[in-house]
Amino acid sequence: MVSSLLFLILHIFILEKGLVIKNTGSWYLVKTDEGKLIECKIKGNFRLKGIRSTNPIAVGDRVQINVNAEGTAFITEIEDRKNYIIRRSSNLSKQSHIIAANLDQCMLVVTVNYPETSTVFIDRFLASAEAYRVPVCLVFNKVDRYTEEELHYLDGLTNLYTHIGYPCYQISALDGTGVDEIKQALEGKVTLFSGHSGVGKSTLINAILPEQNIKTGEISTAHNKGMHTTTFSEMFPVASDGYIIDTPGIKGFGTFDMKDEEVGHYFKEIFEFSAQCKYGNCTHRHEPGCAVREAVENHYISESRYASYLNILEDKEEGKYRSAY
Ligand SMILES: Nc1nc2c(ncn2[C@@H]2O[C@H](COP(=O)(O)OP(=O)(O)OP(=O)(O)O)[C@@H](O)[C@H]2O)c(=O)[nH]1
Ligand SMILES: [Zn+2]
Repeated sequence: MVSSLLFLILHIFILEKGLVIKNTGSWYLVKTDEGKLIECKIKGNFRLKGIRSTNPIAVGDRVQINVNAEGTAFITEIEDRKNYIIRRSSNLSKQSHIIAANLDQCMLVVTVNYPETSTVFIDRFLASAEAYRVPVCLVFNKVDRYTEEELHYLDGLTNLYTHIGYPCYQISALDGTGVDEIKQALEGKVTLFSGHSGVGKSTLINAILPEQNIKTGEISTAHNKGMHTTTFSEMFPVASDGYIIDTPGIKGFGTFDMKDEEVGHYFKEIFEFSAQCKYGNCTHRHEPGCAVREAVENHYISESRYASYLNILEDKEEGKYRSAY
């Protein structure tokens, strides 16, 4: 009698919903909708169709958890993701690591100089973000250091990308110029920061989260050497239930395969004009009746964007595109 009662009590559990904010390997830290932090393990099969991932659940996932009377908690269900970014564990294996799920946006930190971020790099990043359906803002950092000429070029880039549909910010993480606008843009959103080494990501994130002092770059390189599968992401809270995702050692999005005629889908303005190309599978290189090339000639599409587009196509042919990401 007593034992069967005990059995009953042990099997009473509470169902809660929450957000995975940290992944430490075998444990996941879940912030419940009531605001509690609960360490959970996984129960059940969460394999995604078509992906063999080393971690079935990632930071940013919305999950349902069972908390039983012993205080142990299990993740039992995962909600459909609106997007996620992955990285292959190695070139040879088909295994992937899900870095983060349900991103609202990505802030790509770039610099006109010190170090220079090329438009090819920016455009490749934007194209892969489009493929992953993650909106991107461009954060031009180090405005305090630029010459007049560099500032002029910066304004040109800002015009170009704003016009295409990517919000741009001109900031100095060092002296604080524009940082408040970044903070505002982070409110209530889940945001991933990316960018070349040395552009000032850590400086910016530390300016936003002074109490956290996460020093993203430095930790990542030490932590990540040759251990591709043990990169654990973490989310740091910002205003209005927003989060910054720190992904140690991850500089870009995962690889993705696409056909030649698909590359243009990931350049918003090229895609727009391509509707008027004579051939449906136009790659906008030498085909007759190409509306995209005409738009480049008439300066409706910028030459630098078109050059980046061709750059991706050429790299694909040489098989380099995959390794670049
Ligand atoms: N002049 C100037 N220097 C900056 C600014 N932001 C960062 N820096 C400097 O740029 C250098 C690199 O900054 P980090 O924040 O470490 O760059 P990071 O992007 O995190 O680089 P990794 O850690 O390699 O990924 C440091 O010396 C910073 O002090 C800025 O707005 N203006
Ligand atoms: Zn065309």
